[in-house]
Amino acid sequence: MSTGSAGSGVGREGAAGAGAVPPRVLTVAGSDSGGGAGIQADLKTMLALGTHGMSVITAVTAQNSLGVQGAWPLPVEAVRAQYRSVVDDIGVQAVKTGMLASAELVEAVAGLLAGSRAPVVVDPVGVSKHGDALLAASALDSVRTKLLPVATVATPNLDEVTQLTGVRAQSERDFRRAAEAVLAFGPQWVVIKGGHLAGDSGEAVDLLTDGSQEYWLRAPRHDSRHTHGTGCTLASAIAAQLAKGQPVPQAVTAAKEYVTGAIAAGFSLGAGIGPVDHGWALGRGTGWGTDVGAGAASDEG
Ligand SMILES: Nc1ncnc2c1ncn2[C@@H]1O[C@H](COP(=O)(O)OP(=O)(O)OP(=O)(O)O)[C@@H](O)[C@H]1O
Ligand SMILES: Cc1ncc(CO)c(N)n1
Repeated sequence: MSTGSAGSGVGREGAAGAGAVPPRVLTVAGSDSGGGAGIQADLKTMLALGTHGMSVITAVTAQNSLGVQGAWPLPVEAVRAQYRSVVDDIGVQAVKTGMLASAELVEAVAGLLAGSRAPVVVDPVGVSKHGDALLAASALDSVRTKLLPVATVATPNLDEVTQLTGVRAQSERDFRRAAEAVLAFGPQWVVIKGGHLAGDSGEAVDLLTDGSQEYWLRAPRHDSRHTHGTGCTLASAIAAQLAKGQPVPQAVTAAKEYVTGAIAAGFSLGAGIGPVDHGWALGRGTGWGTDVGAGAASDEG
């Protein structure tokens, strides 16, 4: 087994010049009305990383900094039609999946992606940061047997690893075992995300592996409350970098750098968990990370 670190390259390098066709990335995910996670986080990430983002919406959620107030999956037919519209005309160079809500939608999306030549990043979203279910328990088996096998890269967090495999990782020492358990379902690569690991190392550690190569991705852990959308942001950043032609280790390393910067610049909105700042790498610096205080969202009544 080889270990190492891949070179990075976050930012807009590789973006198309005037008149050229930009790298095109598709997110297949749920809408977050609060703008911090889901489709909205994905499209902002794709723009920030110099790609053209497109969307297949699988479900609409009513969501804000306090939690998910409601969720409405779309009919399978509407999901299939969005996918065909985008792929048959515009074309995609990478795909990311997020919230898929039901077994029916997981199976339909997996069926569409089975025929994809573009790399596929699967974020097997289970619950929101507040613990609200975004995937029916009855869909887990379809994720294991239909969706994970078509993934180029799967990006489960530690709770999703437990749900999918039964492995309960309690420290970095367990990450390799967790990765092997996920890889057994068929993705080419897996990123075990350590964001939820309580520890005093001061680091947020992820493991990227295909079962033979192994990359430990370490970044400073930011003591920020405003982490809404971290998982969506990492997965869509990986997809954006893959669409620009980077190999998986470089794509994931650059995506980790991008999400770390976005968390460092996260800001307060509403009375709960605020979003990460997707615009941090655009060069102008939003400066929203300086706490604007809870209640800012009440401006419009
Ligand atoms: N406080 C933090 N500081 C720095 N990096 C973090 C922090 N929290 C999470 N990360 C990193 O953010 C990325 C997403 O990991 P995380 O475990 O939060 O995903 P997630 O639980 O799927 O997110 P979400 O709740 O949005 O679904 C990983 O690279 C992780 O290491
Ligand atoms: C729509 C949506 N997708 C994913 C997440 C992940 O947290 C979320 N909160 N909302």
